[in-house]
Amino acid sequence: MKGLVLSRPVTFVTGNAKKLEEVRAILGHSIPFNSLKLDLPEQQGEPEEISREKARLAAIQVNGPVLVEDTCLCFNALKGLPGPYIKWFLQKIGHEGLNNLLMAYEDKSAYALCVFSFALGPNVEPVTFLGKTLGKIVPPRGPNDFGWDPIFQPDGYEQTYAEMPKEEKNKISHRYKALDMVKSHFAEVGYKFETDSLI
Ligand SMILES: O=c1[nH]c(=O)c2ncn([C@@H]3O[C@H](COP(=O)(O)OP(=O)(O)OP(=O)(O)O)[C@@H](O)[C@H]3O)c2[nH]1
Ligand SMILES: [Mg+2]
Repeated sequence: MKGLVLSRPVTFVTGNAKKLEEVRAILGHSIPFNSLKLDLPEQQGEPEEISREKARLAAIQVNGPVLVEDTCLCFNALKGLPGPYIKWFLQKIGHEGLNNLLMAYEDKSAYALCVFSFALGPNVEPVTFLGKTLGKIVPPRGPNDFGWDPIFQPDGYEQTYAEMPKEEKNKISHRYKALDMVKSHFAEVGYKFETDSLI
């Protein structure tokens, strides 16, 4: 539906300040959005469905256009686990424990997967956008200010996500790739915003 006018800016719903920081840096003013700190229930299941369900719940609470995101860290030797459960694995066993999960395996390869979902409003089926960055799990290196960044070394880089300058991560990350798809979708549909309130 070309040129659909949105009466309200999009609300990016997340409880994670570091995610919000990166989304702001990556989106800039390309899509006017506000942010809302809601810790939405985390479903179980496949990443796309988890993200879609988050968007459905967020759209009901916001009663307007919402954007949500769910991030997975997937170890190939573990057939994709911890995947969407990385948050709890990180909380319980930390960087060392995550490395130990792969102790018995030669294969330390992993990928970071980001799934954004956008819903125009409640009871409107969300659309999802995936971004994936391949890499490997390494003993922690770099500042410990965002989750599992210190143990993820993207392919083609000698640095972990944590060691690299933010601007560099925001050019190659799972989040950047997924947001690039979101931006293309918004451009394609040609959403118009009545208000130009930017975050
Ligand atoms: O080192 C990291 N680099 C990243 O780029 C990154 N993106 C997410 N995460 C962490 O991985 C889990 C995903 O869970 P998650 O997607 O449900 O996030 P969340 O619950 O914190 O926020 P939200 O669900 O309210 O948006 C949470 O522990 C996040 O802190 C990251 N860690
Ligand atoms: Mg969450």
